[in-house]
Amino acid sequence: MLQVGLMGGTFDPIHYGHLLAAESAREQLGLDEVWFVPSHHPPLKPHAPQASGEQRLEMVFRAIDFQPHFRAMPIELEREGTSFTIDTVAALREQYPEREFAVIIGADRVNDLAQWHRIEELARGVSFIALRRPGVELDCASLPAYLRERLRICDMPQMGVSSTEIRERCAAGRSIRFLVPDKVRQFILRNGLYGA
Ligand SMILES: Nc1ncnc2c1ncn2[C@@H]1O[C@H](COP(=O)(O)OP(=O)(O)OP(=O)(O)O)[C@@H](O)[C@H]1O
Ligand SMILES: O=C(O)c1ccc[n+]([C@@H]2O[C@H](COP(=O)([O-])O)[C@@H](O)[C@H]2O)c1
Repeated sequence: MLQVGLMGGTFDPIHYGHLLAAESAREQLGLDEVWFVPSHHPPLKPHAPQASGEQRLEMVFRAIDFQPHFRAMPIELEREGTSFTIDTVAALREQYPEREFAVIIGADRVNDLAQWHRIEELARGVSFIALRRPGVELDCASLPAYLRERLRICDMPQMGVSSTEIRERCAAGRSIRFLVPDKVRQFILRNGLYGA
């Protein structure tokens, strides 16, 4: 079975924290590939994405560029509605029966994992790979046992960058160089995203 990590996110915009998380998981857990899955409507975010789905997908394409192990998967943008991971995994397992999926998440998402839609069912079909994030406590002890058993923690050089910070920097006319790949930065500037 080929091992695939699913790196879901709002990617508004994608940044080096996402890319380093994906690469760290791929390398340490021996994944064959990581698929980047931009959400249409992220279930637990308090606000809708600022950039359109099309723009966020284009930034993902530009960020992963020609990396041989990375792939963009617009399945949630095509499905529309709320982007529940259980629906994505069900569709992907049907479409790719010869692959085994692991869901890659940062510490903030680990802490609300028990609240995800149909989480017990989701946990029967996938494992989870967790990455620490500066400023966010990774609280695995308070997860139910069935989730703790399915979750592996992976190390990564800690990066405090967030999409919120990138958007705020754009709005303030500040530099986002070296926080996002240059092709993403150029796309943001050319399209005046986030007030840039
Ligand atoms: N710097 C980072 N280090 C580790 N994981 C990260 C980092 N940034 C994001 N992630 C993880 O990547 C996934 C997608 O994140 P998302 O697209 O919401 O980015 P974000 O930076 O958290 O966005 P926002 O600031 O808009 O909330 C989540 O699982 C999140 O925890
Ligand atoms: O399925 C759920 O209930 C669920 C709840 C919260 C987050 N997710 C997924 O987790 C990924 C990261 O979410 P976010 O909000 O940090 O961009 C993204 O793929 C979301 O669809 C999924």
